[in-house]
Amino acid sequence: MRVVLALGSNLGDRFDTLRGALDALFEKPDLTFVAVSPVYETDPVGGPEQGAYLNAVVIAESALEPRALLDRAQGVENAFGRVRVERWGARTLDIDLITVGDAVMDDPDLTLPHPRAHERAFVLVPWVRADPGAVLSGRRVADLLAGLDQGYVRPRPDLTLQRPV
Ligand SMILES: Nc1ncnc2c1ncn2[C@@H]1O[C@H](COP(=O)(O)OP(=O)(O)OP(=O)(O)O)[C@@H](O)[C@H]1O
Ligand SMILES: Nc1nc2c(c(=O)[nH]1)N=C(CO)CN2
Repeated sequence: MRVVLALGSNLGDRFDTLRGALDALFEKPDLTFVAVSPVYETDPVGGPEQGAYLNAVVIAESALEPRALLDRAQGVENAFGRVRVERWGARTLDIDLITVGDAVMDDPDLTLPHPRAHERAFVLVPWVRADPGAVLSGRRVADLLAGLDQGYVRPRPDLTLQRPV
């Protein structure tokens, strides 16, 4: 199944964190790297006043169940010392599952597709760069983006994530 993950960091050495998280996600062979987006610097959306984020999207192939993928993502978040202070507050690393194949679920600890992805240019802009044909709940991501403000999502061509080794 195709898996789309969104990475964000707005505390500490943000790029170093994204780089380390990407490597850690693919440490085991049950997740196969497909593509990674460019890195974007984005103004924070929602939550308290906080610093700008670096955001990127990673695409993978995996046979893991959605819940196992969430465990993997949360394990990597914890390994990078994420401190959860308040909802939507600053964090060293946030990894969201955006889609897992065609899975649709609405459990308290896992909602798929991610319930806010469709309105988040900081997810959709990198996603469409990693996969120009991307589709979210039957709608082309490129079309979803046409209705969103993207001005706060700025490319950082000086920061490039490499395919994990
Ligand atoms: N698709 C999903 N991806 C990641 N976490 C999810 C998803 N659906 C539900 N969750 C749950 O959301 C909980 C809170 O996540 P988190 O604290 O990262 O929220 P947030 O990043 O502040 O906000 P947002 O959910 O809007 O991105 C996680 O513990 C997880 O169980
Ligand atoms: N720009 C930006 N804003 C956010 C982000 C994020 O990754 N980037 N993540 C949030 C909670 O997941 C809330 N707000």
